Amino acid sequence: MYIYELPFEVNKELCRLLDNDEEWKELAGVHMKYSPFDVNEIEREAKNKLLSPTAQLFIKWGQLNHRVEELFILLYRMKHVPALRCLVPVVDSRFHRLLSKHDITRSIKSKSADNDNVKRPAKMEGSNSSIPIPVMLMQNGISNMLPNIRSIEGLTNGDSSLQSSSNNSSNNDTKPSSLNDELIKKISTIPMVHYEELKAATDNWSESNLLGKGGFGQVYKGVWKLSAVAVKRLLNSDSSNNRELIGEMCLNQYRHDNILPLYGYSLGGPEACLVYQYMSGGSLEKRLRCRTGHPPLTWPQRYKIAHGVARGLQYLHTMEGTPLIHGDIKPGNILLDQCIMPKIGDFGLARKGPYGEDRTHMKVSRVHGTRPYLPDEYLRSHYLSPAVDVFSYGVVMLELATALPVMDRTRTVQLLRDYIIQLQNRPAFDLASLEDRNIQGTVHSNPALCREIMFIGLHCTRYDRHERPAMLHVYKQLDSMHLPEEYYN
Ligand SMILES: Nc1ncnc2c1ncn2[C@@H]1O[C@H](COP(=O)(O)OP(=O)(O)OP(=O)(O)O)[C@@H](O)[C@H]1O
Repeated sequence: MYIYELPFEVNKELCRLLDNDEEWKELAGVHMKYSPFDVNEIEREAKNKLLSPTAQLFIKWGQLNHRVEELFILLYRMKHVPALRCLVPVVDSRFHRLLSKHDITRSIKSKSADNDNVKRPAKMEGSNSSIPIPVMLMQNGISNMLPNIRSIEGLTNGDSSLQSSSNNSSNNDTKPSSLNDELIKKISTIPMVHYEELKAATDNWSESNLLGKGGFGQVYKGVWKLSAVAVKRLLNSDSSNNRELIGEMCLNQYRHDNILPLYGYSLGGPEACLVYQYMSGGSLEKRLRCRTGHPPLTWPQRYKIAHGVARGLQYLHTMEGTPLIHGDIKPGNILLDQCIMPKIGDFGLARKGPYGEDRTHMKVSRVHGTRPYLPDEYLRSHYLSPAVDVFSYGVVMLELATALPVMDRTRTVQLLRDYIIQLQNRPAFDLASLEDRNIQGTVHSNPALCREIMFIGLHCTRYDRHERPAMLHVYKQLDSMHLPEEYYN
């Protein structure tokens, strides 16, 4: 794997670790052999781009087609155990012994040196940049995978003590930190799939299997490993944009009933692909526009969608430590299974939210997403917080109840939310008069629930983000409605 293919989460965690105490400078200057001038340039460029300096270093070094195994060895020389642990899921298992060696050394040292004054407790004590690559790696032929390592150090010697320590790795009882444990588990749950398998699964990208096209590529129906799947074939896979996109899509690994599962990804072929669970009910967008040949959604189905999406979002927003903000909640990204159970898809714009209890929002350099679903504070001031998703959810609720277009240039007030608020100001205006025309006046009509859902929509789309409810609150509100039995099936 090349440096530029590092999964987003791994890259991010490495940046966090190496930005700390400016450890990236040691990596760049001592181990990657960049000159002080180059190091300053990297720092300057990172500042200009509002990027982590480690990320900028990886971009520069990655341009030389360096591989993650090379980075692993440099971090080994730095004795940076947390960073090594972070890379464990993406390097060949033969390299893991290097980490064991450090862990053993650390546990021995920490037992014998009670008074050790360790500046960076997570990192190995001391630093010896001249530790050679162990002979076992050279014997195992890994040197072939690392074309640049020999030129970095001109290695010829092995280190037999290292080899024997490594062989004792089973005695190592030092446990990785829980953070990295978790990270490793999460990343390893997304399997890499061969492009050829996906080509076969979709009958050579047959037009008859095309489910739709979005901004990032085409989506095909397929059968992979005996399961129905939807394969997203990404456009311009060679651009760094898509690599980032894939990384961000890895955030989809959060498992929940209301989150569309990502089954796998493929990076080796002509286009990068993402493999999702196939959702036979199509997107909410298509269902609201009655573009699928299915009958209009009933109120029990609409309730199920409102309830399920609220449940999925509150799960993301209440992630321990850092909420996850989806950033692009809209009917096109809400997919329905055969039972109309909604699942939130498309994590291409998902972001880790503000960290820590004292931080309610963060300022971002660029706004992404779909304009009619985004609140003013994000569009104008670039304030990103879970309240952005709450606003988008509110707009979706207004669409769910009315099936009116979210943006209509023929209306005097184009945005649906503003249009409804304008109507609401009229005397004796009843929100239920906006109920989806496809069910209004039929046996499926439910004016009372229509009003409730629209009230929730209006509450969630309040101008002041502090006045919007938390998704947990919305979920509870929906959950506590007294509805007939059929609504809960
Ligand atoms: N897992 C899936 N199961 C069934 N259909 C899907 C699945 N994922 C996407 N689709 C269909 O494929 C179409 C294109 O999806 P895609 O996510 O690429 O675009 P979008 O969300 O509509 O737009 P954009 O990505 O530009 O926001 C959608 O209309 C959706 O109906």
